[in-house]
Amino acid sequence: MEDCGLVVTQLDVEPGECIKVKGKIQSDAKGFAVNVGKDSNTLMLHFNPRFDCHGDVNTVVCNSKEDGVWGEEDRKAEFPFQHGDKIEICISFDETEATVKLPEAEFKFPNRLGMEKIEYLAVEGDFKVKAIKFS
Ligand SMILES: CCCO[C@@H]1O[C@H](CO)[C@@H](O[C@@H]2O[C@H](CO)[C@H](O)[C@H](OCc3cn(Cc4ccccc4)nn3)[C@H]2O)[C@H](O)[C@H]1NC(C)=O
Repeated sequence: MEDCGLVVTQLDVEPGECIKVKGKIQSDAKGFAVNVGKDSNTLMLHFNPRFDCHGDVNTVVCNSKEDGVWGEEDRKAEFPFQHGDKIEICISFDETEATVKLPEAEFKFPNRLGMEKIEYLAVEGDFKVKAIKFS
């Protein structure tokens, strides 16, 4: 059973506020994911950089999940990650979209579920969380 990584619940992150996740991508990372939403079955955003997994190589896959069912995947053109990188991922949202800000890239993903707050954060896979900040 995949040991799940960091999970934070009972959050109350509102539009315009930022979730900053600081950590290190493992040197042999196959992939990692940052999930935000209401709970594990209801995700505004599953942000999933894949180095080499599920048949994808160096591809950022984004998706939503509603009542435990994945939505339509959105594969991004940029892949601003390297093995061993120490990065800070900043996630914010408004009524129309979620934004993922990185040092050299920014990704947008539609707020398909019209979520008005983020209560749940989970980080999975080959990413070692150092710190989390809310601002
Ligand atoms: C071509 C027909 C099959 O399509 C494939 O269907 C797979 C199963 O749905 C898709 O993979 C799933 O994509 C989802 C997003 O749309 C999620 O990424 C599913 O993974 C969930 C998950 C997280 N974790 C924890 C984790 C996360 C990161 C690294 C290590 C463990 N374990 N499973 C992942 O299994 C996969 O993205 C999809 N590929 C394509 C090209 O569409």
